[in-house]
Amino acid sequence: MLYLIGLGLSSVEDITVRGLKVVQKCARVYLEAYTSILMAASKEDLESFYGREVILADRELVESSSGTILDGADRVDVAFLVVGDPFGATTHTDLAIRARSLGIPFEAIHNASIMNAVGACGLQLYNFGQTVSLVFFTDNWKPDSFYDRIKENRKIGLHTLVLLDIKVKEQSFENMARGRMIYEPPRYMNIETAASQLLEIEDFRNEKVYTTETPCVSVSRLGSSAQKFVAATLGELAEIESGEPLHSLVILGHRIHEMEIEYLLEFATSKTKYQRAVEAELEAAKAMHPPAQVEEAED
Ligand SMILES: C[S@@+](CC[C@H](N)C(=O)[O-])C[C@H]1O[C@@H](n2cnc3c(N)ncnc32)[C@H](O)[C@@H]1O
Repeated sequence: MLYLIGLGLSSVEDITVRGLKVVQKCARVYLEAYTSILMAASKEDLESFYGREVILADRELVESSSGTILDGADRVDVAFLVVGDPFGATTHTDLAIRARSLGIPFEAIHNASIMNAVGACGLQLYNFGQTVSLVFFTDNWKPDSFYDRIKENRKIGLHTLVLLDIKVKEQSFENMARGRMIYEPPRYMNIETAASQLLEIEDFRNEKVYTTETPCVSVSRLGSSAQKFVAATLGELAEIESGEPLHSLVILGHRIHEMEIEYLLEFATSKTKYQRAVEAELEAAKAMHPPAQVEEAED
């Protein structure tokens, strides 16, 4: 049996009781180590907590050599650990499909994910639209498909969760070209880079999907003891120091409820300024979609 087990967001102890019991009985235990990180625990911490060896699974192993992970999983139990929830990243559906095609039974043991714990900032999960991912730009590679998704969400007033790029075990172009297995230090996108990149694409596309004045909230190290939210405009977030990873950012939609605003104001850099930015957002939405006129019935 292949078990896809969510580890939760931060500490070794965030694994569920059922997840822990399964890990302890598995023949092999892999830790997916490239879509997210367990902020308050290393591989060694996990090994001593589980009393088991943990094998790091990088992108290459999971996406190109998944046969190694699935080897013998029709006869013995294999655990594949994912930070957050196993289905909180698009990647792992692929592993489940491959197991299914090989006739290997699999089971998911769920846990908290950024996709639902983000509700801790005060925004209702029901009011979120499509989630988007933002990758590190290079001088000549600035993919902007996220812009259209944000546009769709904002048109119908929904919030957008923006997940930020993580680069682990990446090779420089030079090392790759020379076939040298030398890897760059890990990089995690911070809020200031994310906000600047979002604004760079708005400058380029110029469809006024959002501006420096759009109200947002940054979500840093969610679920850890250093968790932090900052409610500010996108322009202000481009100037802050967000600190240690991990980070996500939410762009507010105009269907925001009063209670969401009240909760968010607690995290505002300036309550007055933030309130004004939200009001401007609501006014602009009203101007774009005026309430339908009710025609007077004639007798
Ligand atoms: C590809 S997603 C993987 C999600 C993970 N499987 C889960 O279910 O939470 C990774 C991205 O989610 C965001 N993220 C994950 N955990 C976070 C946390 N605790 N605080 C803030 N952002 C987080 C970061 O932007 C990170 O780069």
